Amino acid sequence: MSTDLVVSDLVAGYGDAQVLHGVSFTVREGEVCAILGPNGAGKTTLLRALSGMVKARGTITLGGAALTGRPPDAVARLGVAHVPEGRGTFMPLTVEENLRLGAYVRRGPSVEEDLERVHQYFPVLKKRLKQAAGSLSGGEQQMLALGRALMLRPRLLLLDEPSLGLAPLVTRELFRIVRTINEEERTTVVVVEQNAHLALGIAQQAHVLETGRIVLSGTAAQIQADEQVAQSYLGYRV
Ligand SMILES: Nc1ncnc2c1ncn2[C@@H]1O[C@H](COP(=O)(O)OP(=O)(O)OP(=O)(O)O)[C@@H](O)[C@H]1O
Repeated sequence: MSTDLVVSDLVAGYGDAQVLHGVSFTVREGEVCAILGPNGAGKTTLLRALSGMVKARGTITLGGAALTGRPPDAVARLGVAHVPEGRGTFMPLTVEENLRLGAYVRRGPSVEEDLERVHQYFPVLKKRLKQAAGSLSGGEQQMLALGRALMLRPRLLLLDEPSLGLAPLVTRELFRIVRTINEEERTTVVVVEQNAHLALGIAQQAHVLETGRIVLSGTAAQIQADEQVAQSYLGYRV
């Protein structure tokens, strides 16, 4: 069955404050979709709504299964892994404990296999299995957060600002690994990222969100060539 993500007329916010005002888009199975936009546009809220962390109206379906209205653990069980801004790793726990936690919603004999798979993507984590997550470098922590998400065997991976606070070299390596994961596992990816160059470099399509509405959509190449986007998010004129 197709695992297309279909988001339709999504409305979400916090208490009385509505942040998303009817967001609609589709991501085809196995594609990478970049969400760009200024601070406060609602990008993080969009990812939270997709993973059930923020209540939303409208409809979200993944491979035909409705995600809307389900709590985060039920959404995770349907194959959605969310790597939040700030990574969400458990600092006092070891790298291995963090990784095993990633598989908590789908216990089974394959956990050891999945650990091996994560080690292949992130050899540095294998060397640090018994180390507390809090003692890792920022880049290693982001790798751990991604590795933990992979332990879920996600069909849909939601990444919120993976480059935040990381050196350019580390960020490029992370994006290279995300692209490899996407290609090898056919995992659909929605990535929110301030570094539009990097995000558009791995995405097939992109949307620009402003004050809770999509104001521009297109292929990554179209968005990259848009003068307004170039000035606002890419730092140059087309
Ligand atoms: N937990 C919360 N409670 C109340 N309001 C919130 C909460 N989180 C975010 N907001 C508000 O929702 C709006 C959108 O925030 P959001 O974090 O989704 O934007 P963003 O596009 O991800 O911004 P940034 O790029 O700065 O991370 C902002 O006005 C923000 O203040």
